[in-house]
Amino acid sequence: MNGPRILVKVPASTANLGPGFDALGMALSLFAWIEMQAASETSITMFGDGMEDIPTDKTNLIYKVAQLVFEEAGVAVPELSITMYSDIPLTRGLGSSASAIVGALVAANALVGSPLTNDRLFQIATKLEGHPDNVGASLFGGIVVSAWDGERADHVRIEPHTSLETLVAVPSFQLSTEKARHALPKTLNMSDAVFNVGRSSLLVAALSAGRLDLISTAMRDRLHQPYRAPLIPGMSTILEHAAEHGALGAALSGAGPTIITFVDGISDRKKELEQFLKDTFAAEGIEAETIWLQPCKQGTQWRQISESDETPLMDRIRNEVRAK
Ligand SMILES: Nc1ncnc2c1ncn2[C@@H]1O[C@H](COP(=O)(O)OP(=O)(O)O)[C@@H](O)[C@H]1O
Ligand SMILES: N[C@@H](CCOP(=O)(O)O)C(=O)O
Repeated sequence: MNGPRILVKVPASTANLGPGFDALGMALSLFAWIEMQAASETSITMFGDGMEDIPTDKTNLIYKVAQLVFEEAGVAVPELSITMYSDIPLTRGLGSSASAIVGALVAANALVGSPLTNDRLFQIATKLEGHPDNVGASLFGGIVVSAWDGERADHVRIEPHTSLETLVAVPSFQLSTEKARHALPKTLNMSDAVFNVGRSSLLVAALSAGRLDLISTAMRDRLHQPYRAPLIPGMSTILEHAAEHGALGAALSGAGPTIITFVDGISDRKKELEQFLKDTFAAEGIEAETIWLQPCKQGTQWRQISESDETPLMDRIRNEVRAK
């Protein structure tokens, strides 16, 4: 084969955290892996739940994003061998598209000797995704606060509090971010804008200062969740009552339909909260998988696979999971 083989591990992300629409994101301990190498002929293999519908020709997102990096770096790598395995559910509000974009950028950049800085990768990723929250979290890890003016994205990373855990409820239906963005109004009234500025600022300060007691009130939102609620039966009930079942706070994860609850790791009410989420969706006739996830402190990581290592990607992932 041709030159180095790169293996990238990208975390999932939850965006908005309630009030921080298009501004706040947190990386989660759920991952996608991408292997990339120059080849004599392009071959793309995608595996993982739902990945069979993703195109495996040169229209593939990973392939196209990689070519953007090569173009900017001034090198030609027209044929690629790409393999991707993902545990991140597709189109559920856990940043699968951001993980694909960020993973492709980091893999392609590493393949040609890392000519682009992480900041440059962040700028490209933000433009491709259309908002900086998911890509920032996947790239840098931890909690990422960002602002994008359509030209430049700036960010600050916050270390997640050591006892912060999350429980996500992932409904069995998909909801595309595009559809969920179409549900939003074009204008807002001043009092709702003021409400969100206050909550989002308070949330950032509370997360920075480790004030977990403020999270419940700080996670409230009037900017996007009320408009998206009709698309996700059960969501309003969960957001209103999760704190009564032991959650520190609750929000729609990204554009949904996944709901994320923040939980104190030492809470003895974890089972109760999990049951509440499942029961609330079940009452609406929706099956939902609950998953406990940690905030992921590491962003996207890559390493070069030795030329002689013939281990298939899936076995390599199993080994990584075992080594954790
Ligand atoms: N590995 C991938 N390769 C190509 N496209 C992908 C990949 N992962 C996700 N996507 C695209 O992103 C879409 C989901 O993005 P989106 O609606 O923003 O939801 P989310 O990012 O929350 O999962 C998928 O329907 C698919 O088109
Ligand atoms: N800020 C975006 C976040 C979309 O996240 P995703 O994980 O659903 O792609 C939005 O709320 O539209």
